[in-house]
Amino acid sequence: MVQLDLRFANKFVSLHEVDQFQPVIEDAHRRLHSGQVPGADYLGWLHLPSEVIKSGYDDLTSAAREIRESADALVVIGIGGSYLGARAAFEWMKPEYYNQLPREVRGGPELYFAGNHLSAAAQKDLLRVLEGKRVYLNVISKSGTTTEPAVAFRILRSWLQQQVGPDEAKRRIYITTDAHKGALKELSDTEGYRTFVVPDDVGGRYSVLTPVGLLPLASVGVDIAAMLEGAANAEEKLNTPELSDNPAYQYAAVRNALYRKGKNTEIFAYYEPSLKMVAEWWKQLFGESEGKDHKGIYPASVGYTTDLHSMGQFVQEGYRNLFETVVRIENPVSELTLPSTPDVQDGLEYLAGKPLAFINDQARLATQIAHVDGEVPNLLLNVNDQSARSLGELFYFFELACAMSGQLQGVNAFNQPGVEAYKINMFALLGKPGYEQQRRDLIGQLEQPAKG
Ligand SMILES: O=P(O)(O)OC[C@H]1O[C@](O)(CO)[C@@H](O)[C@@H]1O
Repeated sequence: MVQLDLRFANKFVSLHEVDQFQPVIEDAHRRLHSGQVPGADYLGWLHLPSEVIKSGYDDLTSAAREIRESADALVVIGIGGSYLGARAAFEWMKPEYYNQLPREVRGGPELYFAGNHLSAAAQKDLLRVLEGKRVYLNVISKSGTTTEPAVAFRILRSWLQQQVGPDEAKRRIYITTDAHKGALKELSDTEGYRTFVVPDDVGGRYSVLTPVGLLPLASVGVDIAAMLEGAANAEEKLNTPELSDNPAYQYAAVRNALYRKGKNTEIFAYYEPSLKMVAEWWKQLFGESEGKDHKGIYPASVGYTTDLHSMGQFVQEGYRNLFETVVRIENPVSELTLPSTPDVQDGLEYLAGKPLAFINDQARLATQIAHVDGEVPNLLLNVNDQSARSLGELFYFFELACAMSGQLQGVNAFNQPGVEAYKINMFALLGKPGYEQQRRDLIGQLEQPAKG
């Protein structure tokens, strides 16, 4: 199970400050489990792992097998919660240069992500890479109306149809969307695309253990059964309101105790580059859940030791509103030892024979001590290894911690009304039918002479 080590936070938060959350957590736990919290329509993730295991997912496995056997490349089209979880797990599980490995080594298709931006350059680069390959598409959008994936799908679908004709293109498209509504659902029904469902009661950022994450991951050979088992284990172990037995609730309590002392920016720090997208997933989870009512802890991330040479100065000595949450892999995947080269004067011979993992972990320890000295509280989350099972545990751990943290902050942790503001302006500026008045207002606003 994920372990929370508070030795680098004790200086900043004392035990009684954490313990005072116990009665509130007990009540929030009861309300979470009885569906009496704001946003209660979106609590499907709470027992999702055990329920998915119980109900089975054979149809998903057989679709994944077909993609795995037939595709040279799978393009996952989605944004936010409809892509971050799959990408986080892909990068956690697979080698950094997975797409460049020979197919026999990969055992499945190359994997690309599209529809998570509106950049023509990036989209064109992708089309160039896909040229000549047998391409499958998995379009993922719970609402089925999100602009970025819709734009990418239109471009990739036309491209695929040109390559292989409309009938074969249709066979190579899988849609993951709402069971009943949305433009993507309607399109799937008219075109006859094969579809998977995002459950009604699971919001985007909590959806990695639904077909949203499971289909692409199974298609590249990630052991989704192990990931679900890990998550189900966390679901069971963390189903207790007792703070002393529940590291997810401890994490929620400590970050809120720090927030009340003015630490309003949390930096997710990792020492394995393969955790970069887990940090991005975590940022959406906490950012969209807590950042509302003009409150919230701002979630940021750094990849160390890389970023010690860019952000390290700020973390050590800059504005003191920070705390760090370090996610440490206790047993890293690879063994690599520094060779001995006594005749080369590079000043590194004292490290000869030392595993790189050891050097990296000493860097982690040194940094935590330094940052604590620099008045940055550090929380340490120990994860056993980089297996699918441990990732399943970690996903669930953060989901539960986030839901609890949202209760402690008194926000609805399951909606994201603020995201609409840019969408409305964008639709107005782009001239979407129905947005005529907003367009006139915006243009009027933009034509005002600048003040000052
Ligand atoms: O799956 P959809 O509906 O395309 O949404 C993608 C993402 O966009 C948001 O709705 C924000 O607009 C996120 O909450 C969500 O994860």
